[in-house]
Amino acid sequence: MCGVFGVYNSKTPAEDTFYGLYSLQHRGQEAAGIVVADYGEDKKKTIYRQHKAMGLVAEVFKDEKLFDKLHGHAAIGHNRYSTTGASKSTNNIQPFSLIYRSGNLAIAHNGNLTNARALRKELTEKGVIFQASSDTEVIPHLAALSPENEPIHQIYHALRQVQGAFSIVILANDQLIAARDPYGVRPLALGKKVDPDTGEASFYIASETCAFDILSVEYLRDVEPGEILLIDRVSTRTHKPKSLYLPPSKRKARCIFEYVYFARPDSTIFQNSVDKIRRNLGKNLARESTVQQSNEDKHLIVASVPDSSNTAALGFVRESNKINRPARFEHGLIRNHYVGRTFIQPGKASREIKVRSKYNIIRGVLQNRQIILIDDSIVRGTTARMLIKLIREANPKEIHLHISSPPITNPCFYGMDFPTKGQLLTNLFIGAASEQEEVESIRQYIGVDSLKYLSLQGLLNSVPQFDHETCSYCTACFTGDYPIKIEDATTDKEENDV
Ligand SMILES: O=P(O)(O)OC[C@H]1O[C@H](OP(=O)(O)OP(=O)(O)O)[C@H](O)[C@@H]1O
Ligand SMILES: NC(=O)CC[C@H](N)C(=O)O
Ligand code: SF4
Ligand SMILES: [Mg+2]
Repeated sequence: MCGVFGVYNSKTPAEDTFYGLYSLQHRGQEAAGIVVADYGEDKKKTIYRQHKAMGLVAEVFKDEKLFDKLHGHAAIGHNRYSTTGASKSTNNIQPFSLIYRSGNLAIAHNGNLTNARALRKELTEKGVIFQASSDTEVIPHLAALSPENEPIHQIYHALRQVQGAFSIVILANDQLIAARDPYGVRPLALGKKVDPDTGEASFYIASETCAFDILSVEYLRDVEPGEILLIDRVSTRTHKPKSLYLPPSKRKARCIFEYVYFARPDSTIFQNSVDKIRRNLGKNLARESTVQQSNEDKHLIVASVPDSSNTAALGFVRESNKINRPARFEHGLIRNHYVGRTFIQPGKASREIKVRSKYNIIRGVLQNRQIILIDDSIVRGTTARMLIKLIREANPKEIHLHISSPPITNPCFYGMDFPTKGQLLTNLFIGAASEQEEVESIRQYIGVDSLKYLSLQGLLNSVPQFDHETCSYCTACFTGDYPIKIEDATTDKEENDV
C-alpha cells in the first residue's frame, strides 16, 4: 500500500504535500518524495523540482531549507510501501519524474498492476529503457509512446493498457491529473479550498481524507472508479475539474482490507467513515462471540491490540453490553509510537524485533482476569504469537483472541504486500479436515484459550452496499475470489531486480 497526495494552485505546494504525506505515513514507511511544478508565465514553461529519499516523511524532509527550492504552483507526493520492485532500491522511490516529447511528467501510484511484467517486456523489446524495477514505471512510458498529443489523452491511452489496481496522481506540465482504476480497488479523494480574496479554488487529491483535515481542505467527493480527472488553470476559476472515464468494469472491487486494517479511522474512504465501519466489525464480532464471563467477574475485560483494532474493540464492547454480556474496555497493552506499523515492514527479522519492542503490558489490568483480546487481522502470526507470550507474563486467567476479519488465506496482488501463500499463517495448517480444525490448530500455535475470527458474512454485513452494483468489494485475501485477472503478477517483488 502507499499514500499519494496532489495539490494544484497553492502558494505552498511542497509544504502542503509534506503535511499530506505526513498524515498518510501509515500507508507506507519505506520512502517518500515530492515533485513540484513551477509554471513560469514569462517563459510559458513549467519546471519540475523534486526531493525524494528512503525513510519516513519527517526524516526525508528534515532539512527545512529543502522547501526553499521546492516552490511552484502544484505538487504531488508519495509514501512507498513496496509491492513490485525491491524495497531497498532508491530507483523505486516515487514520484517518478521524466522529460518526454510533450514536456514534463511526474507520477505517484498506489496499487499494483497485474500485467506489468508483460507490458515491461513489450516496452523493453521496443527499446524503452527502464530505471526502476517497480510496476509503476510502465505508465509514463506507455503515455510517452501514445500517438495522442495532449497529456490527458496520453494518460488515458496508457491507462487503457494497464490492468490491476491504480490510484494515481500525475503532474503533466502545469496540470494535475488524478485517476482511479475502474474496479476502484484503492481509495482516492478530491478536496477543495477557496481563496477568500480571489475566489479561486485550490484542488487537493489524497489517498485518504485525513490528509485534507490537517490542511483545512474540504472533502468534495471520491475520484470515481474509472475516472481520470484533469485539474488546470481553468478549473481554479470554474471550480470544476474535467473528467474522462475509462470503460467500466463489470463489478467493483474496493479493497475491504482498507476498512479492516489499512486506512486511518478518522478518514472517509469509499464514501464511508472508517471509524463507523470498524465499529460495525466489532459489533458483528460481539454478536458472533460465544465467550461468557466467569461467575466471579462482573465484566468481560476487552483489550485491543493498539492501534488498528482500537475502534473495533469499542464497537465490540458497546454491542456486548447491548446483548447483555457486560463488557468493559481496558488498555492492557501500551504501544510505543516510535515503532511504526509492523505488518508493512519488509523482512521477517525486522518485524519480529519491532513487535517485541512495540508493546508493553499493564500487569494490573491483565492479571488474574479473563481477557478478550481484539486484533483486526492475523497475517503471518508474528504479532499474535509474540503478544500472547508477553501477556501470559501477567498471569491472566484466560485469553480469548478475537479477530475482526476472517482468516487470511490468499496473497494480495493489488497493492497490499501480503507474503506469499506459503508465509501466511493459515498455510501452516492447510491440510486441516475442516475450517474448525484449522482454527483449532492456529489457536494452539498462538497459545490462547480460544480463538474467534469474524465470519465472512459478518465482514460483509459490516460494510455498506452500493446501489446498482452486483459486487462492491474485493475479498480475495479471505476467499481466493480474485476480481481482476492476476495475469503475470507475482508476489516475488524483487523479480525485476537484477
Ligand atoms: O500477523 P502479522 O503478520 O503479525 O500481522 C498482523 C498484525 O499487523 C497489523 O498491525 P501493525 O502492527 O502492522 O499496525 P498497527 O500498529 O496500525 O496495528 C495488524 O493490525 C495485526 O496486528
Ligand atoms: N503499495 C503500493 O501502492 C505500491 C506501489 C507500487 N506498486 C510500488 O511497489 O512501488
Ligand atoms: S486481496 Fe485483500 S488486501 Fe488485496 S485488494 Fe483484495 S481485499 Fe484488499
Ligand atoms: Mg495491529
